[in-house]
Amino acid sequence: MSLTQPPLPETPPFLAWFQAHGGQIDLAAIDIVAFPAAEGGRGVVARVDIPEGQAVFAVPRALVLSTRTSALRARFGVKEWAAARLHEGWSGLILCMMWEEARGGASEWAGYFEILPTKFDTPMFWDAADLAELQGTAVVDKLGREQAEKDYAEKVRPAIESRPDLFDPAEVEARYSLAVYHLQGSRILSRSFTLQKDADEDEDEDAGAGDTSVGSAMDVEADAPAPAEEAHGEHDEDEEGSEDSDEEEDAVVVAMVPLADMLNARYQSENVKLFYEPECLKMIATKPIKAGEQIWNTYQDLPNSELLRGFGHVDWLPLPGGGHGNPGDVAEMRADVLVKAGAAPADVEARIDWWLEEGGDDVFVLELQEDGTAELPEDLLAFTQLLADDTAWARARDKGRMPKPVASAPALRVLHAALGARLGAYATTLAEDTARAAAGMGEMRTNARHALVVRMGEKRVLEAHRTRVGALLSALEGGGKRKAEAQAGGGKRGRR
Ligand SMILES: C[S@@+](CC[C@H](N)C(=O)[O-])C[C@H]1O[C@@H](n2cnc3c(N)ncnc32)[C@H](O)[C@@H]1O
Repeated sequence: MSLTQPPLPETPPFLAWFQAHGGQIDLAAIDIVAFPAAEGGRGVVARVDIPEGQAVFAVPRALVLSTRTSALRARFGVKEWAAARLHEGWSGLILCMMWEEARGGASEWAGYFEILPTKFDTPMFWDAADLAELQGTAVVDKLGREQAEKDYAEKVRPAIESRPDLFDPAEVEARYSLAVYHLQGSRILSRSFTLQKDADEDEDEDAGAGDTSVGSAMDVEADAPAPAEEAHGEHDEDEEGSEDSDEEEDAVVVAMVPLADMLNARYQSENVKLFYEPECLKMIATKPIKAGEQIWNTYQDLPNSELLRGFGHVDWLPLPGGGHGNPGDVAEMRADVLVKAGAAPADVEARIDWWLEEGGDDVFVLELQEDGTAELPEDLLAFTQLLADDTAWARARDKGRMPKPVASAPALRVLHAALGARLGAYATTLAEDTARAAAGMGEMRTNARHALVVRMGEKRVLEAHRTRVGALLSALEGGGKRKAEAQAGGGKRGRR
């Protein structure tokens, strides 16, 4: 990256706004520039060597945009806000963002809205043909479009129409439409942080429900040097109306943090973190950064399926076992695929109900070791034993304990068939996708390229697991029962 890179046209007005509102930034040390698309596009660069521990900028709390800092909730009425269920999920923050943006220059955040994206490459906005390229992937069932539309129709639109004094009826189509709701939701999904609420904040006004969305990708922790994490990632913008108001979720608020959200991320590249201080949020170097290097945040090293769903990009990096992709890729195996893969026992429903009651999950996450090989997750092995081995099921039920994660021959046969079924759910094979990628991805349309990369990552994980299961089965069938069971290894419970 050249140190003499010209500033982007939007940078000076944004930085002027940021500094005029108390934001601190050393412009001799960092700048906002355009990196190549594969490195995140617009991002933040170090202009000088930055030592570990140095703050690169600070964002005053008043500049953070949330349902707590926007005046809308108080103007709407705190009780009325809760009665309209705007305190649940992200719909309240989306409404605040629509309202603040509609206020134009009168909004505290006018300078911030100028730099927010107006277009997204996330599958939420793909047409049916592009979505078909994602067939078989974990992205398809997680778009959350229907739930977001339900929230808009049932909560947000009625709230807007109930207060013409706040939401100008002449502006509803331009400023408060479903399309604008999706746009603001996508901004939150790809740029928000999860912050802890101030200790002195009044919880009563929400009738105890609090802001319940957690898991936008970057969370912030209290008291430097504890890091703040990003908030995107895990949840759909709708948050299913989150009725869960347990203490942990009540303690956090999802918020937009100007400038902090201009940092890109790449698998295990982070060199700064956001730290929580009483008056401000500070972005602090967690390792020495050389002049000219990009300043990277973390989006939690998500797999490509989640990066694409939440952010609209994928990581394409050299892999330990050769080839390219995202070392953090995973593949999901649903319980119903395992059930269909074997000769399901007559009491299969009882077994599954028992598993769920015991706290087991109905989706298993497969991931690879650092060297690119597969270990079978313990929870997957235990569940498959429950299905495939009557003795293991009887013992588990009688003792009230999950079955041991044993790689028995019946369980391995079910797993092998299930992995085959999972691989068969894609429209193409890994070999075909690999050949397509090798032919050159530069000419491909962005969505098709992203879908190809997501499919390849999942299939790589599935194939490595199928190879592992096949090897264990061969060892068992060759008489090496003990050896195979010992070799199965049992990876830890997978991530979700
Ligand atoms: C939190 S913002 C980061 C700043 C953003 N580039 C901007 O122009 O404001 C997240 C967005 O940046 C882009 N991005 C971040 N990291 C990326 C990467 N490694 N490759 C490609 N795009 C990336 C994606 O568009 C993502 O939705």
